[in-house]
Amino acid sequence: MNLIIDIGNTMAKVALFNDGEMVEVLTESNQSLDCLKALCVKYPVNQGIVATVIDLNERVLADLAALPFPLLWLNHETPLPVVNLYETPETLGYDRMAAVVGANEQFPHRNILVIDAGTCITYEFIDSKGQYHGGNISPGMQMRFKALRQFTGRLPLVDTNGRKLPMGRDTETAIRAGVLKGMEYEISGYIESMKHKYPELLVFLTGGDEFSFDSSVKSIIFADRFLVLKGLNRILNYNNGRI
Ligand SMILES: Nc1ncnc2c1ncn2[C@@H]1O[C@H](COP(=O)(O)OP(=O)(O)O)[C@@H](O)[C@H]1O
Ligand SMILES: CC(C)(COP(=O)(O)O)[C@@H](O)C(=O)NCCC(=O)O
Ligand SMILES: [K+]
Repeated sequence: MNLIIDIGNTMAKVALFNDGEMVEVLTESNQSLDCLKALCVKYPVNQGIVATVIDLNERVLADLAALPFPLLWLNHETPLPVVNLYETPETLGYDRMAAVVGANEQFPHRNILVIDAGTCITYEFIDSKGQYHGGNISPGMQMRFKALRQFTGRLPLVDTNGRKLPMGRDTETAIRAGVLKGMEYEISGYIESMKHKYPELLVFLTGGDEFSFDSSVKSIIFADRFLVLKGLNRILNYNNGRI
């Protein structure tokens, strides 16, 4: 079985895959990977992959080093089943690459926009020939809420829970609608503009943040919370025998 570890800026995601099937997934702090030991007792793991977009602390590094099977550390030199046209592959986030690999596995001959709503929102384009062209990075939901408080004198910290109006009627609803509608319009704007160029475009949405869309956009989106983990599993299998 494969152990898959995706360490993001907010959360670490850990999953077990058996022959392409995800059998268990856990979300935990990116400062401690306490679930590892128990998972390795529970499942017969043969190999693992780790992708991180942060510098890991000593404790996490020690836990990973203690794993009793080969571990592939995803980096810009890792062979991939897609072509990477990013001009600076050495600075590309590994979670972004993995999400693209996961989407391309499901639809190898299609043009795909992959949207990952986590700490940041990332937008990736991979074409029907399996070439990754790059994409964009914008602030994620929590970052937007926190930035409004941090960079103003009067705005409170608001979150998604509470009254949702199309247009705010007080400070709290104005901030909530501003953040949520802003993300919704940003995402639907990308989809609409890319669909002009690629009418058959497929759209994947992944990441920890869930939010609502108007139904016309929603109908064409594949929501797959585990796209990065699936992509990492594919990369690990692609590199089978090389670690
Ligand atoms: N169980 C959960 N624990 C923590 N965050 C969660 C959970 N469910 C949803 N979220 C949301 O998911 C976001 C993290 O998404 P994720 O894709 O894991 O980010 P990253 O990959 O950047 O660490 C958090 O900011 C939070 O809003
Ligand atoms: C863009 C990101 C911060 C997104 O991280 P996440 O929201 O998944 O935690 C991460 O992929 C990253 O650090 N990228 C490096 C820069 C780049 O991809 O070009
Ligand atoms: K992201």
